[in-house]
Amino acid sequence: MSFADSIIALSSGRLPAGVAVVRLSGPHVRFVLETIAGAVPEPRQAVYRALRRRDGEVLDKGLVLFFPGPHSFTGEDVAELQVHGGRAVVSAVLDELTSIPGVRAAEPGEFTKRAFLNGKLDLTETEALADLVNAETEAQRRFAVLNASGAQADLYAGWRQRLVEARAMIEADIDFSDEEDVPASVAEMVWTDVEAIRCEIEAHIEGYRSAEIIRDGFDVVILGAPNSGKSSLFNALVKREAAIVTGEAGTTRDLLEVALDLGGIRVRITDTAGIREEAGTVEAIGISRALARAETADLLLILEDMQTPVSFDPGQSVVPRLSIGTKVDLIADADRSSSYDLVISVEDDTGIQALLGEIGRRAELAIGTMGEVLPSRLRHVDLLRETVSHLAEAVAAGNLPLELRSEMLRLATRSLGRIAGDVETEHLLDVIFSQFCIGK
Ligand SMILES: Nc1nc2c(c(=O)[nH]1)N(C=O)[C@@H](CNc1ccc(C(=O)N[C@@H](CCC(=O)O)C(=O)O)cc1)CN2
Repeated sequence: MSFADSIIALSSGRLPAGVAVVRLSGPHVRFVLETIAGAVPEPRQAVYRALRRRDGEVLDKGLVLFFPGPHSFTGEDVAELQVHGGRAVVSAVLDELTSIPGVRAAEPGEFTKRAFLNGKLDLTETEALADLVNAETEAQRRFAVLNASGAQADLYAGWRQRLVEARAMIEADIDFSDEEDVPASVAEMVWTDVEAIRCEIEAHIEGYRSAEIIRDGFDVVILGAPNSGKSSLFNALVKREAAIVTGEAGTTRDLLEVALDLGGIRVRITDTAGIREEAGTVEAIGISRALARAETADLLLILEDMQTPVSFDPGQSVVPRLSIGTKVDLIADADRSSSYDLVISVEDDTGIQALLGEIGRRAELAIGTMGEVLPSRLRHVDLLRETVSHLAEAVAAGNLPLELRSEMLRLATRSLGRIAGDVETEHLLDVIFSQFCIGK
């Protein structure tokens, strides 16, 4: 695949910066380097050059790198200009480059899109690169690196290979059935393996919840009767944890939410105290709204003031919970033994570290085995479900002609292949790549 245009972008971060990396890809790269840097450097060797406008004016002096296609990130000729990271420097360099006919500014994700279309990466790897660029926590980074290195691609390629082999056996069975070349026991083995693949994919789909937790965070909701100490705990947790990922948000629904980085895992803590705490019907409405929010949580912290215990009923929800006695500093030592999972005092800092540790432990448990390959997008889950349903259909269709069952397997393989980006339409690719940053 080749592209008529060459593309350029500032691939490094916000200006001003110490150094800025301007990346170029496409058929004009050699010409551009000759024009701006005087010559094309040896492949993959950084050289220090003056970068000149065509009228001879020196724009900056910087490092120039050349990666001849196809052995480059995009598979095309690629170059990098590593210049001083001043706004005027970068804009002068970009202006000079785009004044060259055939050279234009890249769209978001366009370098990666070219890498995909040139077969350097499959679609799961490009999605993982986007995740890597957006990774804020250690768990997100680890997960993205795994898939960017092809772990997800390899898993699906393995299933596809087995399905292709299964179909080959079935086709052989169809072609040579008169000659009885394919023993019945072999045909049985084929369907046993197809069923095994179906089960493996089903188990893999289950892992999507873990991927969601890694990406969106482990969702903790603080509940309790009015004045049970919800806001105090929320503030203590937020203050304690130095690495706050996002600020307070979501106040529109009377909920305060903050995302923490707890031992490398994103954890979202929501305080429901903003929901109006007044006596009577308003309070009842507030509590029912808090409970509705709690339904989708991963962990509930149910608070009770140990001085004046008002039990809070979190209803029939199956969400795991910790019952927490608050304001323990006001309780005489003799009366402190309790039926709570944890007792805390924000006042004298009792139990807060223990609570954070317990939340972190539960978040780790929810993510499951680190290093496991998970589906990272709903797009993947949808196509995996499609695959499973074609496979189930094929396995169940024992009374149908083999030609039809083989066709069902072909459809399953096609659904699986679409995850890697086979047969995707230009439109879908545009949607996927538009979510990337410019210069990626
Ligand atoms: N300066 C710089 N740093 C960077 C990038 C970049 O483009 N420029 N990357 C950009 O995202 C990442 C590195 N990704 C890269 C991926 C492939 C190739 C590459 O040249 N691949 C060739 C040769 C492989 C080899 O020698 O083993 C190939 O695939 O054929 C380069 C960078 C992170 N760091």
